[in-house]
Amino acid sequence: MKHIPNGKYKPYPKIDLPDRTWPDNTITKAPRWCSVDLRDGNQALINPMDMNKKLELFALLLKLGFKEIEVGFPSASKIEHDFLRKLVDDNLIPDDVTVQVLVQAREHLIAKTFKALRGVKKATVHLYNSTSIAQRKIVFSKTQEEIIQLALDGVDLVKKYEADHDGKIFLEYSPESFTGTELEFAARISNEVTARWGIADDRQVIINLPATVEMATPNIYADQVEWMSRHLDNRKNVIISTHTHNDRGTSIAATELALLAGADRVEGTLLSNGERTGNVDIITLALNMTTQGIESGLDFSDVNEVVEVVEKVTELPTHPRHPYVGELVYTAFSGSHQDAINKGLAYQQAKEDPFWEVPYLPIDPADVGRTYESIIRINSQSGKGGVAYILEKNYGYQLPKAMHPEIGRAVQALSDEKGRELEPEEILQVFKDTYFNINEHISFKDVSLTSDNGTSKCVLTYSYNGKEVTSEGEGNGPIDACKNALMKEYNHDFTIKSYSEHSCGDKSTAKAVAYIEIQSKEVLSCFGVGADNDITVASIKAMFCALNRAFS
Ligand SMILES: CC(=O)SCCNC(=O)CCNC(=O)[C@H](O)C(C)(C)COP(=O)(O)OP(=O)(O)OC[C@H]1O[C@@H](n2cnc3c(N)ncnc32)[C@H](O)[C@@H]1OP(=O)(O)O
Ligand SMILES: CC(C)C(=O)C(=O)O
Repeated sequence: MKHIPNGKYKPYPKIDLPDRTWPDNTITKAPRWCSVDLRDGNQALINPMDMNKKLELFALLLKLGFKEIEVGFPSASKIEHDFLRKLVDDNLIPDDVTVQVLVQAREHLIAKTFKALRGVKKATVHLYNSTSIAQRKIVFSKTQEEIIQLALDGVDLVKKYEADHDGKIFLEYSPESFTGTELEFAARISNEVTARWGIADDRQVIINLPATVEMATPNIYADQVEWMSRHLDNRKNVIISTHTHNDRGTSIAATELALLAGADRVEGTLLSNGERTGNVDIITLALNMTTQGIESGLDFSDVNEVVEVVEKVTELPTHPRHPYVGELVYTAFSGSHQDAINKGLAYQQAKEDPFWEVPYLPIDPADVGRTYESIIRINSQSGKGGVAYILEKNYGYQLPKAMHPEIGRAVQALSDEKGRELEPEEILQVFKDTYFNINEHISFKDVSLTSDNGTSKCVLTYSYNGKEVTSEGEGNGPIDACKNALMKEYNHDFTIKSYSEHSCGDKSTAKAVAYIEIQSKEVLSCFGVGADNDITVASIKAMFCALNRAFS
């Protein structure tokens, strides 16, 4: 292992908050959501979005129900400016939506920002400056007082331009790199900012506490948020916002714990696009709430559409195991999972109350616009339940349970041989090869049936060891009659152990399918399958199939 010098990395200090309350809290309602896809997401892309892509993403965000959308950094570049102008000039911002713009505490940038905001009815101006120990020392070479002054100069400038703006301006302030900032300093600068802004009941301020870099375990972030919540002046008029990045892979947990700790608002992106490892994924957060019975306020009933648009505008692929939306997240390959899902879906369908109780599926795929079709896929890790599921869901065959082990083995033998996933058509082929048109030593030709006072009579024609035979029989039903006719010539004694049937296909193409299990001295159990337009003929075919399989 590569030697890492002692002291190169240090543990993040714990927060002194012995009476923390967040561990005992629960999330009971959704936060205010703010999408930063068009800003933090966009600034992290290899190819930042062009106008059309921005417009398409903006339309999607509106459709999903976002009421706060950070539309960019309008003073940064022409396209950022032009996009905001397009939204305003083409009247694309609904009245209930607040657009948000990011800007540094520099006069020429703030001036440009307000120019771009002309005509916006409601906007949040998001002012940020880094407050962390490292950035104060390395990037700004400024003391704490000088950094506070930088922020206050920014606030003064926003107020100056606000006065001339025809529309409502909200202030958001981010002590950027909050997770690298001493808490006392983060609270002090935030309180000076809100006071300078003139915080009041009708002049609330968003204080955003970014995990610009995720530096510690999520409980630390929760402690920091709860600590800030206790130390921010005029707390009732401060909206505490989170903005987590995913450097340690725990941005979801950090955000959820921060909500327990008192955060009111969440900034994030769809599918986690954003600087480095990305911003927190709002889809996951929202659907986590859905699975707890909490109304998220966002509409993710068609995640495929979201993935399609986000992949197009970001030019980034989605991981197949991405929570809730990945290609494979509603798919089970392994036998015991398939078995439990199969039983769970049947149980869910049969019961009256809506409480979702399907093992291994934390959410109903249908609630996010995913179908059941791909839930179970077959490879060498799969079991009989999965094979039965595919045959039923894709082709309508409802195999009796006792038949599952045999077809399961046949399919597994093929997947072992191929060493890859099997397509449903290949599974169907195994089923057909195993049970259909098996005419080894005996084959069915024709039957005519009559019924008299509860007694069935038949004339059965079949070929047996190459010779055509016609014989008559009687019984307490058509199959019994046919069996009795058969036994006049056939030299294997057998009994019928089980029988089931169903129709398969829609009205116009429906066929009857029958499954017959026979038993004899030599053979404990052997299944045959038959399909025909006529249910009786399907049953007789199934019996012949079973005989061929048992005695050939
Ligand atoms: C954590 C985040 O994601 S923050 C958002 C970051 N997003 C972006 O940077 C994308 C958009 N940014 C840009 O296009 C450009 O950086 C611009 C247009 C904003 C500024 O461009 P420029 O002035 O040419 O360059 P640059 O960003 O390198 O400026 C750095 C200067 O700004 C200062 N600065 C950086 N942040 C701030 C701030 N929040 N407030 C005031 N000054 C700041 C730096 O100290 C540095 O000062 P110096 O020139 O005296 O050393
Ligand atoms: C501007 C701020 C909120 C930011 O993007 C960050 O800290 O990651």
